[in-house]
Amino acid sequence: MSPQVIESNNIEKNLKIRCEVRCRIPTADKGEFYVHLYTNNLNNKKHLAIVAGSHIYSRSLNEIRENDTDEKRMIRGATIKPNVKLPLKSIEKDIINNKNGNQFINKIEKNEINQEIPLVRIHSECFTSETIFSSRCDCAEQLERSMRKIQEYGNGVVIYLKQEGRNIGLLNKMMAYNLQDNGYDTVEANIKLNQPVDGRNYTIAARILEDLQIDTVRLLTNNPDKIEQLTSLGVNIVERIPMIPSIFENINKHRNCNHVHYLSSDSTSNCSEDDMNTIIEPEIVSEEHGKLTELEKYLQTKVESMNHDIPLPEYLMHNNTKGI
Ligand SMILES: Nc1nc2c(ncn2[C@@H]2O[C@H](COP(=O)(O)OP(=O)(O)OP(=O)(O)O)[C@@H](O)[C@H]2O)c(=O)[nH]1
Repeated sequence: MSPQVIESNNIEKNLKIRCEVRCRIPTADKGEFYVHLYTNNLNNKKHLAIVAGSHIYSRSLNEIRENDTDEKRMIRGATIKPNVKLPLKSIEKDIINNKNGNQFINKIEKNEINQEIPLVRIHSECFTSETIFSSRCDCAEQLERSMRKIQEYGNGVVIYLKQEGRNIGLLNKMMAYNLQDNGYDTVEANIKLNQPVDGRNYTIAARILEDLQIDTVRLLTNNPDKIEQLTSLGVNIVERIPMIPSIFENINKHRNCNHVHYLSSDSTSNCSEDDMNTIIEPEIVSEEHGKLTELEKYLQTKVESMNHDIPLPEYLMHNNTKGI
């Protein structure tokens, strides 16, 4: 048995988790979430579950504790009546209350969505992207987009794991970035530092899902390793929903004005209306754009060296440029 499998089996055997507190977090443009904070008996990391849908309940938060009182339960965000499980009907109420609810209700009525199967993302922490806006990777965008999708769906959770840098930690990740500035790609840099290419373990995520009484999911991911690990941990994944990076959805070039736009962020104010309406195919962009961005190289490496299932645009597929 490989050391990683042994480690994973040990974690699985010994791990105990508990939801300590749940609170409501409203957002400006992504609706309202219930954030659950989990402790575990193996380390001090505080993993989180960001839940959309007030029908999703944590078993460990709501069970009766020693010297429990109504006030203590209120403060930790537990139900006042212990172990109350709301009827599934409340899912529909959540969806109706949602901004885009009608769309989903229509689909549910047409049986296009089985709203009882939650939409789930297992997301790993990325301080550089999510807190200080690094454009080396697309982690912040993935977090934001998945929260939005799950909220629109009205039934689901983002499990936010404190596994910075694919679990090599921020210190090692910052050293990896220095190597990446000197020609290594994201995989080679980890190896050079004697770190695993991906040192993550999803046992805690599986346990959190279990605690939230979720056993079957539709999973938002491009990462086959997540699917494999979660499946072997007993999570029933009925569907993978791809996370397409917005730069691949939106790369357009205006033929007349010669501007390349990543439409999610660039201003288009210098282009005439005619320019705006004439779009060149993405492969032409790379030739004229010349240098790939760090994000493009990062995504290219994820596909080519980490088997991520991201539909790369043509211009990145047969490129000789070394990935950052
Ligand atoms: N070591 C290292 N980690 C990175 C780098 N860029 C981003 N990361 C980390 O990669 C992880 C991304 O994890 P996830 O959000 O779960 O996404 P994923 O594994 O790419 O898989 P998806 O589910 O397809 O999004 C985070 O922990 C980031 O901190 C890098 O260049 N080097």
